[in-house]
Amino acid sequence: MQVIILPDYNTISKWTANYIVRRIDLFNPTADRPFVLGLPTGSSPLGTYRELIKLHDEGKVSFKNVVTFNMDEYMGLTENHPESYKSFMWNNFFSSVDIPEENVNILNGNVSDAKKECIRYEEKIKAMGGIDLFLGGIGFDGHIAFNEPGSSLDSRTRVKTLTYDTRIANSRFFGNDINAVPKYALTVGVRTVMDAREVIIIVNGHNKSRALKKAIEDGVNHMWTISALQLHANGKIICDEDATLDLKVSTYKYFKSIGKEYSDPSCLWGSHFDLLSNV
Ligand SMILES: N[C@@H]1[C@@H](O)[C@H](O)[C@@H](COP(=O)(O)O)O[C@@H]1O
Repeated sequence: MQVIILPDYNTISKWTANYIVRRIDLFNPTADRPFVLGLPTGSSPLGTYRELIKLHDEGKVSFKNVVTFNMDEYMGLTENHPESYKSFMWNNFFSSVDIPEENVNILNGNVSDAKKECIRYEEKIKAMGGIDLFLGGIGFDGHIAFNEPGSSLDSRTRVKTLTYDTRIANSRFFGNDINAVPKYALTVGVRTVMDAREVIIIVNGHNKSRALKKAIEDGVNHMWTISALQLHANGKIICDEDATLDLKVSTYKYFKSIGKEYSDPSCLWGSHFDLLSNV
């Protein structure tokens, strides 16, 4: 796993957006051979979406031949509820870029047969040839997508019950009313994320520092589902200084020194990029 420690959230956002653009550029996607991108919601990727929109407006990237799969969706919210993940994605990203609507895949949290919907999603990912790059964030308890503590590290898309902690954390989007936060969600599994050819996880802020420690310094453990990234052949954590607060000084210094060359987003357009791909 690579851990790239950047000064702040803004740099994370610029870095990650440039990285995704560079990947799409190198892939050279066509309508018959699209780039398949896995995407998250939450506050962590918001800056990256803003930067991607900027790069799109500057003509540096097109999403015409990009197919996306979102990580998760609440159950029971209407599609156009302002806090559905479908609304989040269209409001914060898709509406501002040239992605065709039919290239966007988001789980439907309002189907009568949720199990069938989850199977459909997994099959569609498979039919697209798998995910080239899965971008993600994590919860305070180290969950990826909605793979709450105790989720099987071999899990696939399914219904999950949200923990009290997650509902409290997400109640900030629901007028701080925990009762307004859905109790269930459809989510890709840990295995679904780990099957992607590349995984990039954004970790920012001191309130994620314990989760970052568990992800990097402790062993692979289902109570911190992000730790499964240790088993991925091409996984990266892009974090800011604040998120490193709980790391051992030796861990911090190690990753800081080894990742020094990659800390400036301009490195993504130089010869360092190939090295950056070697984990
Ligand atoms: N299902 C989402 C996750 O995909 C996200 O990573 C997490 C953290 O969100 P934030 O980035 O707002 O801290 O929130 C939710 O639980």
